[in-house]
Amino acid sequence: SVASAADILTPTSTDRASFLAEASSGAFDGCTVAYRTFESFSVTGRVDGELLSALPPSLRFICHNGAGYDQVDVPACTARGIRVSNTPSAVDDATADMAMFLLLGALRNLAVGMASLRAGQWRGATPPALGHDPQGKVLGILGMGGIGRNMAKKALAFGMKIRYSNRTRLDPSVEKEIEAEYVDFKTLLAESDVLSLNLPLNSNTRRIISSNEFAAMKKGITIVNTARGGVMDEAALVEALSSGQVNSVGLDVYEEEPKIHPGLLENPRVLLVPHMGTYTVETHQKMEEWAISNVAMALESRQLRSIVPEQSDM
Ligand SMILES: O=C(O)C(=O)CO
Repeated sequence: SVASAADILTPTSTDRASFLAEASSGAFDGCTVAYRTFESFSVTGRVDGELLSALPPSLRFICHNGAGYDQVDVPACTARGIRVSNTPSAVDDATADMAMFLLLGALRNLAVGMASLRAGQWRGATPPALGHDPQGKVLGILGMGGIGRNMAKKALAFGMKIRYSNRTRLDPSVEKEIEAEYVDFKTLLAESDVLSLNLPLNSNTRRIISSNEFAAMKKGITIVNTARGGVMDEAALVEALSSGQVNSVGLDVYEEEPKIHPGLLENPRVLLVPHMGTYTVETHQKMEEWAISNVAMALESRQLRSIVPEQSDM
């Protein structure tokens, strides 16, 4: 086990300033591998050049527990010879399940019904508008990695027609298996009844959905985001919802978690979940085991099981 193979140091800091001071004091000297979680962002902030400079030069690996690693400045790590790993595939089922929940809930206007019931008003003074069925609707998947493919299979069982857009087209045999049709980004926006965001956040994808993209969508679209809040312009989304261009939305992620745009909070057509896409016993276990297997490989053989794609030639 990792515990018998290495000494484990646990930082005691509770904010970025004290973490930088703790690191600079030599508390982690000699450390070769760092294990981190999504939640540790609230202590250390972004793993960027400043943070890396405070960490000891012995550090060679950062093993992140999560699929999305936008909290880590990978180029800054590469420049210092630090390799980074994530936990792909472990999150696929739970995240795609959450996306389906948000898809169904947003289509059915469940947010407003559930809120009025809890307020003791059954369906409310003004009952929610009638919802829509997924059957026969076009689901556009933006970003066809493990989560997108997993979701495609689940959406097929709900009778949806799957289209997708991705940097690279899938192998025809995979396309056939999940009955997904490859289209360009513009077509995806124009022809989807439901759009699901399943792409990583990076400099190429930040606010990839903004005013121009909302305007290019089919009127009355439903949007689901289980990826990262930063891939969509929240202020522009609030406007697109009030104009009716976007009919409803289901969100698990936000631009500045845990802050939520007030225009989203007050809109009954917005179904909101506090980043719980992978929040299950089984998936947390899978993610931890995957992340720790990276730690173990780094210690034993100076390799990583799942190095991030940007560093695949490192
Ligand atoms: O794995 C991820 O990227 C998540 O957001 C879950 O914490």
